[in-house]
Amino acid sequence: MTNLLQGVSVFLVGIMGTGKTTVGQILAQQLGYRFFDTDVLIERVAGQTINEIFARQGEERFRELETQVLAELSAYTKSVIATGGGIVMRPINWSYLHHGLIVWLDAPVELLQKRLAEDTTRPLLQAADRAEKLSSLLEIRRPLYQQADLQIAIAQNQTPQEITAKLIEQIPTVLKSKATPLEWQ
Ligand SMILES: Nc1ncnc2c1ncn2[C@@H]1O[C@H](COP(=O)(O)OP(=O)(O)O)[C@@H](O)[C@H]1O
Ligand SMILES: O=C(O)C1=C[C@@H](OP(=O)(O)O)[C@@H](O)[C@H](O)C1
Ligand SMILES: [Mg+2]
Repeated sequence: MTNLLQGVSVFLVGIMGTGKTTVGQILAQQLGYRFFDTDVLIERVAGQTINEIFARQGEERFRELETQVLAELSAYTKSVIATGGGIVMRPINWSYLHHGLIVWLDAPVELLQKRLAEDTTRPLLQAADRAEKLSSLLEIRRPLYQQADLQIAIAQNQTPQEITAKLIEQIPTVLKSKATPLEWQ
């Protein structure tokens, strides 16, 4: 399995609740890759939770930290990186994401809403109408997620293991252009 990607890292993108953090850990295990989550690293760098960063320093500061963490991770090979849903918003971040294979986990809003109904850790979702907030974020971000190398559509009741298996199955279809640079090393 390790040879499948020839060391190329995988960046998981997609809106909050699609399962980037959950699927990313399983994928890393199956590929024999390291696993990183940009949100976890941001919290470590800042010494604060995501909620605290948003409340005390604002979203813009969070986005700066996100870019900083992503820049450092982009230098690594053999890694699965679960990103935060908003990482696609800054054009500079794409220059880092393109160091690896970019996979969009795409799930319907109804599913996200169910999963995140009780969530308190995502500051952008602490709105009165979560479904409305998720829909409007998705509307803005969908054209950006569509720029990923691979789209994985997620259906109701699919387990993280099933989603990971589907992702691994799809990798060879998009691998060639991404894997070529490493073959030169
Ligand atoms: N395939 C799945 N089936 C059921 N629940 C899931 C699945 N994937 C993720 N979850 C749950 O949905 C919530 C959001 O998942 P998470 O991995 O944190 O998403 P993201 O990192 O994309 O925001 C978590 O509570 C997680 O346990
Ligand atoms: O969509 C967003 O802008 C955000 C998504 C979150 O990560 P997940 O996508 O892992 O929930 C986290 O980075 C932060 O709350 C902002
Ligand atoms: Mg996450």
